[in-house]
Amino acid sequence: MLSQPADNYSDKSADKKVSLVLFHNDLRIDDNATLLKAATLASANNGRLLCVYAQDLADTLADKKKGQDYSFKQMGAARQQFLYESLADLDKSLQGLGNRLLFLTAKAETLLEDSAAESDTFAQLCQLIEQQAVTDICVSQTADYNQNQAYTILQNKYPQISWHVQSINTLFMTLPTEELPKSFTQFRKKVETNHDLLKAESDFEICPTSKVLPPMPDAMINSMANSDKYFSANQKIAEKAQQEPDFKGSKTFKGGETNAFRHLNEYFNSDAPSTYKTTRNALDDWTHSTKFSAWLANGSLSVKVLLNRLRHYERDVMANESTYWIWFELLWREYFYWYALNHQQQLFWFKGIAQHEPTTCFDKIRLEQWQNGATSYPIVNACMHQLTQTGYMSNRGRQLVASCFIHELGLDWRYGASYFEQHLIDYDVGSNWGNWQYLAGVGADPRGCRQFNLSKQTQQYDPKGEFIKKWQGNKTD
Ligand SMILES: Cc1cc2nc3c(=O)[nH]c(=O)nc-3n(C[C@H](O)[C@H](O)[C@H](O)COP(=O)(O)OP(=O)(O)OC[C@H]3O[C@@H](n4cnc5c(N)ncnc54)[C@H](O)[C@@H]3O)c2cc1C
Repeated sequence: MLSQPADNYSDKSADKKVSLVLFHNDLRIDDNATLLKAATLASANNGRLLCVYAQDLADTLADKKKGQDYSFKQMGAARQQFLYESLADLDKSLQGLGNRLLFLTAKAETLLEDSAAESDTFAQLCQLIEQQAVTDICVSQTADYNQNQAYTILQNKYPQISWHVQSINTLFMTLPTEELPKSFTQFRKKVETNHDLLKAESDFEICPTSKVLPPMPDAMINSMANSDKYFSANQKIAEKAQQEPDFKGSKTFKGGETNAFRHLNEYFNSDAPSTYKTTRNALDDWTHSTKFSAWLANGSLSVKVLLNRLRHYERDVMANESTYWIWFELLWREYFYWYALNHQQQLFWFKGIAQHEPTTCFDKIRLEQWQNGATSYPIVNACMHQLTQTGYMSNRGRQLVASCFIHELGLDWRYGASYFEQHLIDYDVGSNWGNWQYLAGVGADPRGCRQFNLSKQTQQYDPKGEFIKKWQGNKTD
């Protein structure tokens, strides 16, 4: 439980600030300029700080639902578990700094069995803002169109509140080229030849970490002492975060900044970075690719911190084609971040950024076969079982199942992208929808459309059928 802060904070000062950090894909303390900004604003005049995570904030907004009947609503179990672990870890860290995380969710009843029906997340957030007389809201820049819509609605509803947006999930403060190049290769070349930041031998600049945070408003501290709904939810999240999922892999993902750092240390203290390029296409081995995606996606890990570790490895251990390739792949992530920001709702259009709609369509039976891993392609089925059970699939696997979805099954690519969104623990709006558009031939691929030969790919990546055997059924043992 949070102890009363030693500082002489008072809720009574007339001009005190109540700043609210609205966490989204920035679930960390380290290199978090958004949290620092909110803390600085609040501490300037003995103000108060609210740290809030509002799950599915944009889901209840009419704009999101409009035209998105391909969406799968409920978050998959593995993704939800990873999120709980991340939130529990963040709450623990905030507690160590003198604050707490308030968790708002429309699904409170699934966390708190005895709770009455809840209003939606957006309404809960509005209630909190009004009750606590919030003066400033701090958010991290996001490429998520729907989340940005929610921010705009909030801004319009509360014009008296000051908004502060920090860029913390990308390497660059603004688009690093004059305009977004049409292909990744053009983007990479421009960035690599023009950007001073990347030519430098030095590290990426990291934002200082807060050592202590201003406290929550008194009313919140009191309600926490009485274990009200916010903090009962925290308790439940902490309990759920303790549950060990039953995965077939010997090693798996565990959410939260603490685990992100643990993985960062393990990875760069191993030989794996120096062989990455030769192993990255494997279907199913923990060390064959970096496995940073999930922590990067929800912001438990800063991409700058990760790249600094890569640079240290290159300076102190070795630099080769493999270490360069980790950077290369992270540039794909950058590209799709700016792609999503640039194309906004076009990211979700059937015709994507192309001129014509694809000829594929919705078909319930074929969609369910794909989802359930019951197609006539064993490699695809195995990958789909892996996804629904663990929330992860290798990059090669994603390419194969997406190619099958579009070309062999002739399905509307948005259902596939939405199913990935539901299940992937590393779901990232730009990387997911951008890659699906790319494979469907309606995105940033100058070649138009990519189809993989599934039997050749099976021969190449699972010649002994071990991967297929491991993931052939729904059993978890
Ligand atoms: C259809 C499809 C959907 C995808 N959806 C997502 C998604 O929602 N979230 C996500 O993070 N990645 C997505 N990817 C990209 C890629 O598959 C994953 O980033 C990668 O498999 C994650 O494992 P890793 O961290 O071990 O990757 P590594 O191979 O170790 O790569 C290092 C990092 O580079 C980035 N990266 C690698 N490949 C790509 C790529 N093609 N596009 C963008 N970034 C990349 C990731 O941040 C990754 O962590 C998708 C790819 C496809 C084909």
